[in-house]
Amino acid sequence: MASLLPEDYSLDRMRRYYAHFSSTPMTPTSKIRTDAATIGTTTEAARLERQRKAAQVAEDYYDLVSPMYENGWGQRFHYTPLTPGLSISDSMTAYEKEFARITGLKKGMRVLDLGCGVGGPARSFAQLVGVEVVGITNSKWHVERGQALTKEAGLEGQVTFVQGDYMHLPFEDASFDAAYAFEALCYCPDPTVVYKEAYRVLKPGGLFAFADWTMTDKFDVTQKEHLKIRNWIEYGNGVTRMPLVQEMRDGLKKTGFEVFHEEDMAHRSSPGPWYYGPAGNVRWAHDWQDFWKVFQMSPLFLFVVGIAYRILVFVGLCPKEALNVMDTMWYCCRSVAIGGKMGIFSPIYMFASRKPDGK
Ligand SMILES: CC(C)=CCC[C@@H](C)[C@H]1CC[C@H]2C3=C(CC[C@]12C)[C@@]1(C)CC[C@H](O)C[C@@H]1CC3
Repeated sequence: MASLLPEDYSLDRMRRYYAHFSSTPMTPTSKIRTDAATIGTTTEAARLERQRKAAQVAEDYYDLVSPMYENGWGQRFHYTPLTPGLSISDSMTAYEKEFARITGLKKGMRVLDLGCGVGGPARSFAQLVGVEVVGITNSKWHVERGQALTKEAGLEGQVTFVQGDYMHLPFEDASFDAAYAFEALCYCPDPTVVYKEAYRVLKPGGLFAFADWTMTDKFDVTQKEHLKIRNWIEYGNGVTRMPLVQEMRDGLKKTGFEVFHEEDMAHRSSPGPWYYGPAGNVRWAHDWQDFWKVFQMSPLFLFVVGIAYRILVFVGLCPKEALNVMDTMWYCCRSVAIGGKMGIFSPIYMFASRKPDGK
């Protein structure tokens, strides 16, 4: 059967991802409301089961969404606080510069990117600061695409990729000057495991910083609505256990890192909130590129595309499983927009820390 789906969105990849969410059957978007109830009330037992397979869930998720992310958002798979007068892309650059400044990245440092995606931030730091970056990702697709984009950017040798698990880093002790992560550690059900690995591969005095997805201190597990949004976030984004800010603080301390900066970068966003994109609110779009990025995340766009897919499925031009991708994108956008507005969620909560000298 001829298919209008790009080759990368193979049926196998879709089936693999949705199988992890067994409470979420392969249903068409017309059942979004039914699914919302099921996903929102996923059981702790089901979450624990997924957490045991967290690396696989994340790999299957990224195999499914990565080409779409790159087409729709660009090479940097992260959110950003807005900077007045700048587009989303330029706000990202300003944010990455600020991240590098706060962290203390310096020219010539050997730096590790934990969960590097296709290497967007790695290439930015190589160009902005002059560091040498090694990126690690568990996705083969990310490594191959990352290498191609790095070659195009003329940064071969300065930015390299390794396929592997950031919970078991394939690097020697004390071999990096710094390690960082952008919206990637949330895929590990216990981020402390990654903190310990980062600590091991850092030289004494080495820097460790990340800006990541977290349920903020406002999140209250006793509130049903809060739990529902957290569960939606997990399903829509391939996360098996959203970490709490307090767990991050405790984990860094327990590992031995000295934290010198903690800040929810969401609070820096101006003139609009960071979540204006996933909210699909084009009001703060700076240019046509912003408009398109944001519009693709709007309920209207997802609804219209959902209808279009249904017609294509009906006439046999598209497999019916494609409708689930639309479901996932719906949760992906709505969950973080609502969580961000409620203040119970941030995707850009930053910590910067140091491994003590002499350790
Ligand atoms: C999931 C994590 C931890 C990080 C990725 C953050 C963002 C880069 C993505 C989150 C939601 C994504 C969506 C898109 C691009 C990448 C994100 C903003 C699309 C706009 C790509 C084009 C599709 O048609 C709609 C997508 C909606 C979600």
